[in-house]
Formats: sequence, structure tokens, C-alpha cells
Amino acid sequence: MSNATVHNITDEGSDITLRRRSDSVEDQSTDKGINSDEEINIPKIGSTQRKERKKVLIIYVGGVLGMEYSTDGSFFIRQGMLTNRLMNDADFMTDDMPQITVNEWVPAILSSNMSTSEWVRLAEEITDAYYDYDGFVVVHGTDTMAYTATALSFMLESLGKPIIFTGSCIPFCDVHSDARRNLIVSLDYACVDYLCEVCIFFNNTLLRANRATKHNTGSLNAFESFNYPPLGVLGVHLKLKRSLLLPTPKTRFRLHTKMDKNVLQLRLTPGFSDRLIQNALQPPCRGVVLQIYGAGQYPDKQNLWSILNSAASHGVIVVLISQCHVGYVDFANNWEFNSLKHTNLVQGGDMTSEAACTKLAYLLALGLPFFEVKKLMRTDLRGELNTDAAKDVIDSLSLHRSSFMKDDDMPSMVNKQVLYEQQVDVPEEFVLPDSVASLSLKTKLID
Ligand SMILES: NC(=O)C[C@H](N)C(=O)O
Repeated sequence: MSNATVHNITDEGSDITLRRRSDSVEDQSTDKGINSDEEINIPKIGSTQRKERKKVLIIYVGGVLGMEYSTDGSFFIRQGMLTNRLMNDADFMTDDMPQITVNEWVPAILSSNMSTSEWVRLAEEITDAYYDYDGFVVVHGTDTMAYTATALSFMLESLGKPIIFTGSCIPFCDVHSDARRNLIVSLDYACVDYLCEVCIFFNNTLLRANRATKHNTGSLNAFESFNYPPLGVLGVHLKLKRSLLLPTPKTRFRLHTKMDKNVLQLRLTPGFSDRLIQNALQPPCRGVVLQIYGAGQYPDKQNLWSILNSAASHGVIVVLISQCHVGYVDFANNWEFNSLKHTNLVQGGDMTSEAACTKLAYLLALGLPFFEVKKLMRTDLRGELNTDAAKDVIDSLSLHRSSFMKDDDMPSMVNKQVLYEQQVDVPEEFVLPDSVASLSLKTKLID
């Protein structure tokens, strides 16, 4: 189905195996009696060999990771470079690595060139290989990685295997590169049997893809998940927090290949012309994700809201999310929303803009009735949205963030990572309670 050129390292006799402890991740699975709230150490390279070798497909879509310097100092993507690198890197060539196949896209592309067609191509490539591999690592440019990974989380329904997106800020060939470690740890996570979701591993955190955003252009810590804790953290040990993961799917894996491209993302600017918004909402626009202020503040003037309501009454789905990274928009629990309660507009809760847009594109393409799309936009499908009860958790996370952090410039999740890394006692209200976790993680699958 895909046009990818296959550089099959395994077929060329260069098996790459990840070293595993004999008390393998498999042995620790729920079915074999693990406490689901346990923070699990994932065996890293360098630990004793695990019993069973896993098979992982690495798909190199493009991005900086696979670039090389030309003589004039500029960068270019060299075809086959990643495959050659892996074959000549002693750490990837040990007997304890998983069996790796590398598919490189030809040509590999920068992530700014990704579109819905490439999302479909990638989803089909994974689906074609789904039953042949234990896990997948997608090497992708960082700029739009959160969009692609989030889109795939919707397109691949009832996913039963890990798909780990990664990349790097510095090319693999550079001695200071973050590529090698990002790739190796992604392979570690791609071998975890009970990790059944699309994730992004970058720098030192494993994030749920549809909760992640690229938030920093100049740091190796380029991704952040503002409204949901990291699923795993790389410190001295490689951790995975079982209670935060999506449950194993109960229905058969299924691919959706249609995305409606007529979805627009808008961010309100105080006092600017409403007319522009009105124009943008004309056909072929079928959905808009509008970022309003703070916890859901909007201008008092009626004009904008009559424009939005009129668009909604003509079948355009209008989803409201916050311009703030942390927090949520909710009509019911906020007196400011009284006037909005009976409108046709959809509250986007705490979804990232990447999640709101790709989810809307996915739902519109299913051909469902207007009210059903609206309902599903407010339903947690793949762990992208906190339910009402979980908002209390977000509130407590925000409270803790402000009380722990003295320096306003610190990234918002730093305190959580510190708690992971230092293994300090976590204040009770900082931890996602089991009941809330299972509530917020409950997925509703579309038949
Ligand atoms: N680090 C990177 O991969 C950035 C690159 N511009 C991309 O997104 O393709």
C-alpha cells in the first residue's frame, strides 16, 4: 500500500536486539498479577537478555534525525542514512536488541510537508505490518510530530501495540546529537506488551501523543503534555506508570483512512475584525476549533457569537478550547458560560489544539450526523480528553504547580518530572487517583 523503500536489516543478516532482563516486561503484565498502579522499571539496554526477542518496525518518515551536513555546512536528508547508521552502531548491533526492520520513506520529508495524505500513508504502512511486529517506532520531524501522532491515535482504532514517535533536534551524525538516545529508548518502550497507544518519546519523557505539543524550538526537551502527566520518564531507571496507560482494547484493531480537511483552527485576538471569522466559516469549512481566552472567556459583544451560532446552525461544528496550555473550557461549571449553555457550540474541554483539530477531521470524515459529531467531540475516545471528574485532578496539578514552582520560567511539568526522578514522596492529591484515572481513561469506541 505504501511507497516506502524497505531496508530490511533483519533480512540482510544484521539482527538488532535490545538487551532485556530475564524478569521481562512480559512477565510483569497485568494478566500475570501486576498491581496496575505500580510504577514499573522497563529493562534497558545493558540489562540481562530477555527470553523472547521482540520485533520492531522503524519507519523513517523524515526530519532532522536522518540529516547530514553537506560540504557548505547546510543540511540534507541522505537516503539510506538511518539504516547505515544503525548497522554500524555497536549498541544497535548487540544480540540483545529486538529484531529491527527499517523502512525509509523515499524521499524522506521534513514534517512541515506532512499532510493528511501522508498520515494515511503512514497509518496504512503500520496496518500492513501490524501483525508482523510487536511494536513500531516512527522517526518523524519534530515540528508537526504532535499532529501526525495525534491523527494516528484516532485513525488506528483499538490499537493493541505501542507506536512510539520520536526524532531529534540535532542530526544523528553530529556528536552532540540527541538522536541515538531518543531512538534507543523508543525501542525500549516499543517492546512493552501492554503499552497499547500512540506515544511520543523525546528527551526524557514518554507522552501520550494526543496530549503532547511541541512547545520549545531551542531545547532538546521539545515536547510537553500540559494536561496529562508523562506516561514514562527516563532517569537513572526507565519508568512507566501503568495506571496512566490506556487499557488493552477489547475489540479488533481497525484502520480509518479518511480525514476531512475542511477544518480550520482560529485563535481570537481582542478587538480584531469578526468579519474575517465570518468569511472563514463559509463553505467548504465544516469545522472550526476556536481558541478563546483563559478558562473560556469570550467578548461580550453579540456579533461574534451570532456568527458562530449561525455557522453552527448551518452544520459547521464549532469547538471551543482555551488559549492557555493548562486547563480547560467547560460551559457547565462556570457562571461565565451561562449564555452559552444552549448554543450549538461544543466545549473542547482540555484537548490540545492538535487533538481538537485532528479529532474533528476524523469524526467529520466518518459521515456521522451533526449531533453525533458534537457528542463524540465531548467524549473521550483515545485518552485525549479528561472527563468532568478528572478536572479536579487538573486543578490540583495546577495548584501544586504554582506552590512547587518559584521560577515562572520553569517548564510546567518540571515538578512532576522531578517527583518521578527523585522518587520523593508524591503528595496524595498530586497523583491521579485510581478511580479518576480509570474514569478518564475509559474509551468509547465507535462501532
Ligand atoms: N527537528 C526536526 O525534525 C525539525 C524539522 N524542521 C522537521 O520538523 O522536520
